[in-house]
Amino acid sequence: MVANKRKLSKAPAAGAGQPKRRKTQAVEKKRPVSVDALQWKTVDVPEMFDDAEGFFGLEEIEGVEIVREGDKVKFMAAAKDTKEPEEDDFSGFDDTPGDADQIDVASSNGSSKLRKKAQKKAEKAVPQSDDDDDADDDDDDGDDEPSTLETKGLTKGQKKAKRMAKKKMLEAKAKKAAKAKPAKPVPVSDDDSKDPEDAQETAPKQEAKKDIKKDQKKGPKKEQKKVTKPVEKEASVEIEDDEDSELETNVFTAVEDLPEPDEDLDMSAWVPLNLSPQLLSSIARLGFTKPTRIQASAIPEIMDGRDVIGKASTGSGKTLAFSIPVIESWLARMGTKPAAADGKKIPIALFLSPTRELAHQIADHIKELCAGLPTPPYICTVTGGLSEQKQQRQLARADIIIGTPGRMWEIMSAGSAILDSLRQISFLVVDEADRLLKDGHFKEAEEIIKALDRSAATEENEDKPEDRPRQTLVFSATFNRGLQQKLAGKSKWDLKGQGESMEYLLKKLNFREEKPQFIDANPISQMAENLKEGLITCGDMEKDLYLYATILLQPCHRTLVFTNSINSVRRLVPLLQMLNLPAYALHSGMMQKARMRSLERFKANPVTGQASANTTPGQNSTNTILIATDVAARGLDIPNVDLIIHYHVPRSADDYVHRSGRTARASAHGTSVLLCGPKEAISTQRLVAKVHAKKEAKVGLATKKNATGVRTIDIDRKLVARLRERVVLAKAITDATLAKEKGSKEDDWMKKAADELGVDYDSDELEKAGMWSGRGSGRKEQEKASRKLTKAEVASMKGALKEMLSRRINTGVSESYFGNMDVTDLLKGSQGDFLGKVDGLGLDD
Ligand SMILES: Nc1ncnc2c1ncn2[C@@H]1O[C@H](COP(=O)(O)OP(=O)(O)OP(=O)(O)O)[C@@H](O)[C@H]1O
Repeated sequence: MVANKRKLSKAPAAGAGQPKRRKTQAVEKKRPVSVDALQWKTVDVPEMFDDAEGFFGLEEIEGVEIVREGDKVKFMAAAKDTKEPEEDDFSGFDDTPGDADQIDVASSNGSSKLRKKAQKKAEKAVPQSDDDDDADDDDDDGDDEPSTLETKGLTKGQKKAKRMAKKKMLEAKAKKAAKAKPAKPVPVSDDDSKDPEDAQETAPKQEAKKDIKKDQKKGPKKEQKKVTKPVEKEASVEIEDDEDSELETNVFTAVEDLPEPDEDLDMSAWVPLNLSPQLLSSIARLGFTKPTRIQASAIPEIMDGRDVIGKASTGSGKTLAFSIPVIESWLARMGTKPAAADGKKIPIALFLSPTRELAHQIADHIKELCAGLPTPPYICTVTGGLSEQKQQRQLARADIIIGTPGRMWEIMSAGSAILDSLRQISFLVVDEADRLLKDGHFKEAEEIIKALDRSAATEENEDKPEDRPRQTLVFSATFNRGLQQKLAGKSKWDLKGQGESMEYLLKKLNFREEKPQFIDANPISQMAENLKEGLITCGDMEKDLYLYATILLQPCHRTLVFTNSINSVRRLVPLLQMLNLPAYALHSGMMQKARMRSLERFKANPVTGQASANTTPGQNSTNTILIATDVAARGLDIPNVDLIIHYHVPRSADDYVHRSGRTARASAHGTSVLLCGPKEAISTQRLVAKVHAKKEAKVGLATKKNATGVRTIDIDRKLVARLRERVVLAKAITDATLAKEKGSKEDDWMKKAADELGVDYDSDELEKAGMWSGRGSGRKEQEKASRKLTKAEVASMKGALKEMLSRRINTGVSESYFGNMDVTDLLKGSQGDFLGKVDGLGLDD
């Protein structure tokens, strides 16, 4: 009994802070009880299960018998094994069982053994971060279930209604459980070559069915106090009331709860933009005293009704550049055009984003901006991985829609009534346009645009562009150079044979004007102003070692590591965790809930588990590491990321710009380091030179020596060599763990193949016979050797590593590790000491 959709709430300490329970008599006779009256105990879930499809948590229960009567199932427990809430006891609401419970019911005899076994196995198999997950599991597992805290604001009647709804829902589920078959797991890409990013947008229905954390996670205080619904979407009939309250979560912090804007702030730089006093005061609350360059140039054009293509470097405030005019327009139309003739609400804008995380981030950013407005707009995010039905309900009320093309098109193409309203939007915003209009996203984006342009009257002919009510806004930090010239009017559009090139795709956007306004806020450099770039050369097989060394040599930072494959993420996370570093994973093969959890943990302070968005750069309270594919390269605005490591060289110059752009945002400083194998050296220099070419041509720096703009980091190889032993050992342990996991899967596959070939299955024999040899057979050999390590051998290796990590490494402070880059900062206050803290970077202290 392992898989469970329950909320990963920490089991409350007995007695302390718990609601009163009715005294139960110590009667041994068992009687039927409801699922949520049982004394479930939460057990910690190892990090590796973040990727496990359908696996949301572990809970155990003892002493319960499951009795099946026809298609009904009863849980029999002694009174001492139950908790029966009094009127005011709502602790049961934390424990809404999910689909997996149904599987359990159908297959389990009620024993806790299997759960425990699975947990033990998982704990053994995977290195666990010392950063104990408990702290944030309480709230952070993403289930949509309210914590007991959330029920505090309810009236007695509301509480009762909620309990009734829940009871009904559980009864319905238990009934269903008797017939239930185990749910098919969502397929996870094992592709080692490339993260398909959000190509799975339209994919797994099961995934979409799993409701997760509130859209407005980061949302305002008032919202957090709001009542939310239990998670089960399948039980929508039973929990109608709760759905309503869920929809109300799009609530903004009330003006009276917000900090007063600092009256001494000089906001005069915003005056030329002619913004409304309400919005100006909201901007003041955010502390933004002047518009960024792209904001100063784009906002007036958009407010003038122009179609705009905006280009500006990463982290330069493009989100507000396109959002402020949308909100201004929304404020202006408030009260004048609230609904269509049939009474339906018309959204003012549709924003398209290439990734789910970015869509949610844009929504959060706009919510922050609108928090002080007396009546803020209703913002709805429409992305894969979250409940589609919930999004459909929210869409009907939306003023602003922010979506990924896959899910958006899925809903629109289902003949939803939303189509009519969408045809009347005033703004279509395409963020990260060059990404979104390429790489498999365009098909859906094109369909969306076509559907928006189709005449509502005829359903066939397209409206004339000039008759359309909508402005189109397209933004990115990178548009290819030829296109930029064309946009700037230096060259003609020639669409013959363009296929899927950007210009062709931009044309497809059907701008209202023949020539949209092209604004390039950073014509000379694509890179952020305060970004330092470095390159470390190392052997192809030494990247793990150099990754570890680079992270250690830049301590006390939030580090984002980019790889080109999902499998590399899957390998590097446990490796770094084995070395006591708090590493988390982000790639598109993960469940959306796990993606969000990784991001939250990355943003949180590993010591306290608290979000640390307000720490100032350089502050020693953040030490988290995110290992990600390019799904994290675009748009993400995470505070205090000050080191980017390209474990794999990016595939394109634009990817390099965007990955590196996750640091040095707004006016912050940051460093980007490429790890580069000998064979990659020339192509990497070329790739980076491409990014800097314009700037260097402009300032006359294009000498052979410094043409790339990237400094080669003179890392101390002797110091790196001292780290080798621990990395080799950690790698051996991780490889053994991963090989064992993979082994069983592969054996299955081989058995099947042998079956099809009509031969007896014996992997050794087959391999000897050369049936499985060929490309990758060396790696297979290695995997096989790793797999053969016994548990005792792995345990002894772990012990040796622990001992190794507890030993200090002499750093030799007189040596320079990072050339001239950050060596002063590096050694400040920690002369020779920092590597002594390698056993957890102080996290264990
Ligand atoms: N006028 C301003 N003054 C100071 N900070 C600002 C201003 N406008 C936006 N910011 C902040 O700058 C940061 C970067 O903004 P944003 O995410 O919009 O960048 P971007 O240009 O879209 O970057 P990317 O190209 O990476 O998507 C955000 O944290 C935002 O709050």
